[in-house]
Amino acid sequence: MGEKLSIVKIGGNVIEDNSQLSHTLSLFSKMKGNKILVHGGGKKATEIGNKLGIKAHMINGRRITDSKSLDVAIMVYAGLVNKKIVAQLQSQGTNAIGMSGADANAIQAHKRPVKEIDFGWVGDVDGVNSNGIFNLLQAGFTPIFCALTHDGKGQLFNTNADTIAAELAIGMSGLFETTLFYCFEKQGVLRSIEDEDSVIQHINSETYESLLEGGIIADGMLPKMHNCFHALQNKVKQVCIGNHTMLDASNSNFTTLTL
Ligand SMILES: Nc1ncnc2c1ncn2[C@@H]1O[C@H](COP(=O)(O)OP(=O)(O)O)[C@@H](O)[C@H]1O
Ligand SMILES: CC(=O)N[C@@H](CCC(=O)OP(=O)(O)O)C(=O)O
Repeated sequence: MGEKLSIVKIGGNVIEDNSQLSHTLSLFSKMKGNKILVHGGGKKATEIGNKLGIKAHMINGRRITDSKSLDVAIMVYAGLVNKKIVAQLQSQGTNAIGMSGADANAIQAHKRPVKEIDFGWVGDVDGVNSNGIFNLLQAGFTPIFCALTHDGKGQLFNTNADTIAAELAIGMSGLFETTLFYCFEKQGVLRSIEDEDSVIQHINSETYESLLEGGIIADGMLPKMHNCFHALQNKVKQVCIGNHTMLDASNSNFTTLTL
């Protein structure tokens, strides 16, 4: 298994900022070798939903996806956001192909069981069609995934984009030496959230525990780091967290995570 694969996830704040998005996509275009992009778009879904009179309903910062919000998610993630990214990448010479988890049966999921909270049409991932995705890569396509999965019986689900990136990385690790990049608006995991110069260069399972205990990792970084270690425990070679400049091979100022 000599071949390498890079999976890059871009978050909501990168998507909202046109200049950051186009810089990110041009750096992604220049990356060598097999690559896959995963994008979120939660903020855009909230904005478009508001315009349609479909208000986002959040509990503890997480979206509750009723039938109308699922329609908004499908329109915004698989349509507006995905196609704009695909078109920009095509203009930069990358043969991008837009994907949801239903396309090519790429990501299978089931509806999250109701416990304390009913998240609605949110999917928990069961598996990835790694051979199908491998065939797309071999044919010269660069898959661009939005945050949707399906159950194979006609039902689409909203699935967090960080989770999609981690599950794709895990699924593809049987075929490639896979590195997962989480791009967001900060330079990396910061020791002090206000100080962009406080990037923690390397985190492993031990230092992760102490960062958690010290409350250094909070808010959206909590599930992101959980996804990172879940990926590393399932054969993903390396995970990197940083801003878009991390995709430039000459930059090394970001956070690298290993077991
Ligand atoms: N130690 C930390 N270093 C960097 N960011 C942190 C840290 N702790 C909490 N965060 C917060 O985590 C957020 C990233 O999570 P999230 O908003 O879910 O990312 P994304 O934009 O990829 O969806 C950052 O915007 C930041 O406010
Ligand atoms: C179930 C769930 O959390 N779905 C996310 C999918 C979009 C996403 O992950 O977008 P960001 O990466 O921009 O946050 C949501 O609807 O907000």
